[in-house]
Amino acid sequence: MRLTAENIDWTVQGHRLLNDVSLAVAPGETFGLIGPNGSGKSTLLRVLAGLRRPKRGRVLVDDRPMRRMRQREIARAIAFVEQQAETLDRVVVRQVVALGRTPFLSPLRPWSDEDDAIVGQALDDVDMGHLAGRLWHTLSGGERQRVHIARALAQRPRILLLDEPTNHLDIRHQLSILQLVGRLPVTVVIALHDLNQAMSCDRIGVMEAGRLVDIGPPERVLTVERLRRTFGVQADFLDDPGDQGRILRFRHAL
Ligand SMILES: Nc1ncnc2c1ncn2[C@@H]1O[C@H](COP(=O)(O)OP(=O)(O)OP(=O)(O)O)[C@@H](O)[C@H]1O
Repeated sequence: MRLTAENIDWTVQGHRLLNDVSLAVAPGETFGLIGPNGSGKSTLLRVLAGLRRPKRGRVLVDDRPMRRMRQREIARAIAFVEQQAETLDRVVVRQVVALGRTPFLSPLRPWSDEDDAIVGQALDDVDMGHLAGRLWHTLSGGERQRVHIARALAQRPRILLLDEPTNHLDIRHQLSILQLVGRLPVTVVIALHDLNQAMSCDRIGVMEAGRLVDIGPPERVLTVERLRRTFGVQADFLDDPGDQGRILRFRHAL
């Protein structure tokens, strides 16, 4: 599915958090959102997820304006993993992941073996199958994050929105989640602070004070000058002799 934002403005208490933001993410594309703290990445993701209605501008899912879609319809198409997602205390992991199936259930379409299989697969995808029976509140931060990702995967979305999905994860789970997301045949918008990880996105967008100031392939957008100007750091690119890839080496804050 294509996800399009057209001239989005979002203002709260006189602060303009999003300022004329436009982007179009192609079906199957992995689009990285980068930018310093407070630049508007989470706010934009919330608008794209349909949780915030923009004051000006519109979001389109394929060619349909989101404001004409019902919540359930949006939830069948789009899954969102928020940064500080909370959930009820007295539930076990499997129940949290099963919530991902809610948009597909109805009196005419009750819970089925297929839902069980989808939930089991989502748990395995994030390496949480062995903790399926554990109470939510006993989990570590990284385990909770993996459960939220599993809940989103169980939704079998066509569009997946991820707000810093790897920030609590150990390095093995960071890499496996990013590889998994990269392999999924869905449209992905992912906010990332790790700029080396952002380099493996198809395209990236740079947020700065509520504006999307550049969009393009990582190798064109992520320049030494951009890192100075937007992130306030001095950095260099090194060449990896193993695969000719480029690695960012951060020297110091400016
Ligand atoms: N309800 C609100 N009222 C006032 N300001 C807000 C509100 N919500 C967010 N902000 C401000 O909007 C700005 C953008 O926040 P947002 O969470 O979108 O940034 P971000 O790029 O995701 O940041 P981070 O990298 O720290 O997660 C921040 O300066 C934040 O303090």
